[in-house]
Amino acid sequence: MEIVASYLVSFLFAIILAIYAWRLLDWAWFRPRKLDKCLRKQGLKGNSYKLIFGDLKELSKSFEVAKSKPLNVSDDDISPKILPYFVEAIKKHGKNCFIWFGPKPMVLVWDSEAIRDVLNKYALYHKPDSTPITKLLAQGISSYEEDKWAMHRKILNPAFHVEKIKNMLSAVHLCCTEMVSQWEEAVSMKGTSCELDVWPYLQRLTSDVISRTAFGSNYEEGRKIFELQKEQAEYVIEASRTLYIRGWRFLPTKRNRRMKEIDKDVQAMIRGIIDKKVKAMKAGETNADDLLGMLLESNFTEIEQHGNQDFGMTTREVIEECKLFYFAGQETTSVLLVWTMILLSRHPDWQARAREEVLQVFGDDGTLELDGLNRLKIVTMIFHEALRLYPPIEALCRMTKTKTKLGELNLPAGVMLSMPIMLVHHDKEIWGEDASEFKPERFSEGVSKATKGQMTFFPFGGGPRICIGQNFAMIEAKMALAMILQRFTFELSPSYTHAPQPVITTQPQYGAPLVLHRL
Ligand code: HEM
Repeated sequence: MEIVASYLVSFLFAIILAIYAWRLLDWAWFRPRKLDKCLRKQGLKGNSYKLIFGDLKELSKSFEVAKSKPLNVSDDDISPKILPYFVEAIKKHGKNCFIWFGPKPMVLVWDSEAIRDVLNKYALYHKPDSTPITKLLAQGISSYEEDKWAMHRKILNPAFHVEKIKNMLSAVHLCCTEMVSQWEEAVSMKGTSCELDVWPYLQRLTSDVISRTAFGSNYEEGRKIFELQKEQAEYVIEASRTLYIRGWRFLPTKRNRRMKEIDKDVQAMIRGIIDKKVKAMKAGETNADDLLGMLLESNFTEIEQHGNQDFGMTTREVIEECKLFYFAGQETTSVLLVWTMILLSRHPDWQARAREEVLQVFGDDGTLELDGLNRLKIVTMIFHEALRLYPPIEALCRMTKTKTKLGELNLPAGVMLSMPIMLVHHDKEIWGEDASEFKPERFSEGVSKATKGQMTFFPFGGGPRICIGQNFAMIEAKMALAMILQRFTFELSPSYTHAPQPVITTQPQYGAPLVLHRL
């Protein structure tokens, strides 16, 4: 009897082992081979599949090479530095190509109609699954799909309405005042000019803006939370360069442990702020005038209207949304500001035109109200051109869930699609021979005239999942730039090295040392 039982256990064990071995083999070899055949049959080209790694080793090498070579200061053709492997793949295989992201193929999508289609049909094209490590960083709306995404978007939308953002202007103004005062102090210590690396200041500014606007009076705690999240982000960047196997990116154990510790601390801190806020709101002691308050208010309304808790967010979900505000809104906006300042340093004529406009609308001091910010036409053109040449997010990614028809292509499930914002924004066939030159006049009659209604300019994404914070970001950036222009002229320092690099967003590798002159 015992012998039979032991045979049975061994037999079951062998079957389980065989199933896992088959799954592994299918994931690492058979499935990629099938996808490869299917894509090639439709005219797409790419390198032959290499077991498990695909093109990842070459990809990582090309990033290292690109990182080691700064550009000429006047070179705005930055795609080879930001998406080096994509640029090489296009040179080798043409625009209709794919890249092996490990065992998954990633097809480049260039055509304006196809990009619109992918971004609009959000139920067909999902975001690729987050890895457990990026999940620790932040989940929230940007990682949800279908009904859950729709429910969260409905609850979040009111908090980002322009009228609500108007209430946050004084908080943004306060943060900008702090920053320009520090610059004024630095200049006055040296006389009338000084050299300053503005990059860390702009990062601090956008971090403070999010802390203040998200957490209102609890912003000091918010700042601590975001500092911890910044540390986490550094580990995630490290992990993103390693191989991803079935749900895991590999990080040294010590780092993994630290990520989990931070996650626990951050959750406890946000939970504390939420509890305080809910108590104060219930007691009528505070208005819902910060992002968290508005989000909680909108959540209560939704639950009350349906009389059902399932139509609202849980506290855990609210925590995730708060974490996401920081990741989605901080670095993206500081990157927009830093490249705009670098471009204006190199183009003093546009800097002068922008200043003239700011002084005309606001004078050299005074309150910067929303109406005035909305009237800044030259400044808006400059920001659009900076977003075109230096999009903070270089590419969007989606994945087919089932067999899907995209234009002429029949795509099987499990194919990744990359919409390379940076490459489309620099495409000569779309923008002309001067595509990589700074010419804000392209946007003199607005975005839809500049793009002829095509999906060729999409720094904030598009379709129903378009960036929820785009108005917030543009208002913040306009306020900051207007206050800088009111007080200083600026130029590149001789020590500036032009080296845009992709670190989740497009960042200046060696900072942005500028020479500031007090006006
Ligand atoms: C210049 C600044 C910004 C840029 C260039 C930018 C860019 C983007 C892009 C390209 C997407 C779409 C991602 C995709 O479809 O895969 C996105 C989504 C998102 N952004 Fe922004 N963003 C900026 C500022 C902000 C700010 C300030 C916030 C919030 C405070 C924010 C919150 C979000 C959220 C929550 C999503 C996800 C929306 C959804 O999935 O429904 N962003 N952003």
